[in-house]
Amino acid sequence: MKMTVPKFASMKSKEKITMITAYDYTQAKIADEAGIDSILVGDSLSMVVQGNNSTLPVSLDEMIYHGKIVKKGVSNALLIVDMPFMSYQASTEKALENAGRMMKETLCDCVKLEGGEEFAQTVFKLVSSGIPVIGHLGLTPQSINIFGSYSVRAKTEEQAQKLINDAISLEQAGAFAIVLEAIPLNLAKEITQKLKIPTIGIGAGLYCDGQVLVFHDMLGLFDDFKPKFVKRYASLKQDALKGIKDYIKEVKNNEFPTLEYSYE
Ligand SMILES: Nc1nc(=O)c2c([nH]1)NC[C@@H]1CN(c3ccc(C(=O)N[C@@H](CCC(=O)O)C(=O)O)cc3)CN21
Ligand SMILES: CC(C)C(=O)C(=O)O
Ligand SMILES: [Mg+2]
Repeated sequence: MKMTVPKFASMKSKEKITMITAYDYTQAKIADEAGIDSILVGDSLSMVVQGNNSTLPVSLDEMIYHGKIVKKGVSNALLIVDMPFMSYQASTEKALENAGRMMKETLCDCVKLEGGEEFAQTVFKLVSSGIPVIGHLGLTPQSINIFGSYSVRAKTEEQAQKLINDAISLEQAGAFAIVLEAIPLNLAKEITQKLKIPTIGIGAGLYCDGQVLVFHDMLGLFDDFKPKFVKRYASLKQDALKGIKDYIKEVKNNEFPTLEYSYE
């Protein structure tokens, strides 16, 4: 059954919501077949696919390209695409134009963007225009140059209060869910209790309405860094290394290909 935005939103306090990132057809197909509720084409692809050291370089055209190829692998999951850095910040009009392109060209179900109260007008405009929006608060990687590091956010009472206000603003503006990244678990709990829309945590503890992880992190493909919140459910890089090393050895030793793999 195809997941829709209203169905996703109504899962709050009934059933935990699952989300994973995917960046291409094959990854999306695996996640969808596994029964995931939602798939995010994250701008983290700047780091795990393109090899950049932040999410800033990825362009709108590149996000649209990945949105399109992921869409082909999705049958049931809700498909979310991240709006990349500078595709929605300049003005509400620019945001609408670019989110509109994202929806029309990828046929995704909704978009996600980073930021709080300052983006409430933008969220309102998108939602009124028929574009469902997920918010993203806490560690917002597109602001890395303001903060200087990927550390846990909102550790002071004042910062926590601002985050609560931001979450309420996004809900009032019409966002149907909010991703909470790298914040103390009790702050995430308070926000989750205060909001009627679901919270999706990543490094935000055990009291959120759902959970998201990066595909490459949770399957052990990407080991450039390992934040505390990442749990590894597989060791794909180790498996791939072993497979490729065995292949090299067999070709060098004339053990592959054998007749079995040859045409008459
Ligand atoms: N592969 C990947 N996974 C991600 O989760 C992810 C990306 N890329 N790119 C965009 C952002 C960047 N993210 C990050 C990156 C590093 C930490 C990290 O090292 N955190 C420290 C925090 C220490 C502290 O403040 O106490 C940690 O050790 O967990 C966290 C989130 C999350 N996002
Ligand atoms: C980590 C998730 C929430 C994200 O925004 C991304 O993958 O870009
Ligand atoms: Mg992102």
